[in-house]
Amino acid sequence: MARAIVIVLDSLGIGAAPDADKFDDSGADTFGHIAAERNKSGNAINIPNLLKLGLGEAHRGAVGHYADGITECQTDGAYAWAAEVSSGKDTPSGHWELMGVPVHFDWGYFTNKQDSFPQELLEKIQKQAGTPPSLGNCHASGTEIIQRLGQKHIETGAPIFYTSADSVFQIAAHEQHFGLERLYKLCEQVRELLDEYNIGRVIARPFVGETPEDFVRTANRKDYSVLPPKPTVLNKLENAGGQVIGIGKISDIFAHSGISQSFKGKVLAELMDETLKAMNSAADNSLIFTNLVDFDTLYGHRRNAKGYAEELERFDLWLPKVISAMKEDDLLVLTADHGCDPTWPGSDHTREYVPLLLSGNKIEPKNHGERQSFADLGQTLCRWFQLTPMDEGQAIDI
Ligand SMILES: O=P(O)(O)O[C@H]1O[C@H](CO)[C@@H](O)[C@H]1O
Ligand SMILES: [Mn+2]
Ligand SMILES: [Mn+2]
Repeated sequence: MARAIVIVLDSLGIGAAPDADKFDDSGADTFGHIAAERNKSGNAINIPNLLKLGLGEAHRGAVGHYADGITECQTDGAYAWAAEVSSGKDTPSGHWELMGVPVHFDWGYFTNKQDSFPQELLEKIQKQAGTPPSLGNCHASGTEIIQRLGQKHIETGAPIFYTSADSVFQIAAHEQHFGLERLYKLCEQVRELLDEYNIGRVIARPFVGETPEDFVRTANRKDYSVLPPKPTVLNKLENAGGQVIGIGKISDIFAHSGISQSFKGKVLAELMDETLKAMNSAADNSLIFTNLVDFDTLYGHRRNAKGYAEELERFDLWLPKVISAMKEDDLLVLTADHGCDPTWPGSDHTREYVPLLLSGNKIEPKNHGERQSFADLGQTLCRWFQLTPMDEGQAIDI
């Protein structure tokens, strides 16, 4: 009987998607630009295991050439590159589409760079939560805004509200001065008020430190997502008696729907440890589904190409352990949910192809070419677990 392990390298896009121009992202290429930056320093990016699984080839398929420092290599796995049909380039849309449910409607967005949130909404929040008038109210990078407003937040007790090109409402607050539980409660209140604005996510962004120089965000970030618009592969598998083990922020991204067990883990090492533990204990008919958020949060949004390359190299070192923990009938999938090119202007996600790297004892090495939707993965998983097909997506013929 089958199991599958799906690891999402959050934001590892592999080249501008066919509709990237609509997002001002023509030319974005997260993986290609990271590899190029690394190559400039004199050494090619050192990711032999990812290359063996087809990352270099999938990237070449998507953009038409190898990334700098990468040459043809023997590939053990099946690989493809997939475009996104969902309207947004955000994390929930990407993950839901991977699990067979693209987002066909338009999310609400706070598009104004300054005075981003409606006054009426801010007043309602203030009244319900009993907090002082908020700070921020703009588009911002989360690390920059706490440096700028963290001190004032401590002095006044006012929460910091900000957003981005995504359908998000983010709240930064100090873990001790404001209180972590109080921040979570505030996010829950805001979540309810945002349904009428059609906003995908509220994100709690706690931080610590006493001065702008040492303010730092903690791993106690929490995402409050709406439910996917339809049942996903996760629901289908659970309903058929299977198990879905979410690792990292997977459970939050699916608003806890279709998740049988959830393990948090903070940094890459903890998340991979949890993944290996789950691989050792999960029964047949289990999907182990891991999100590695730091690629996106610590390196993509921070526009740190060198750091991104190093994190990718650290991840690569985990792959031999993952591969040796695989059982005879296991399917391993490495993929991503959107791009976040660290060389691109601004600090937002980028509309890109994502890699679909599939491997296992029973998987023939093969180029499966360009896929029209991330939902092809969901359909492939349905077939793998012998479930009835999803409404969308074409199964990859592995
Ligand atoms: O700059 P930070 O706070 O990391 O925020 C980023 O993280 C959010 C979720 O990916 C994005 O919408 C972007 O705003
Ligand atoms: Mn993401
Ligand atoms: Mn992100």
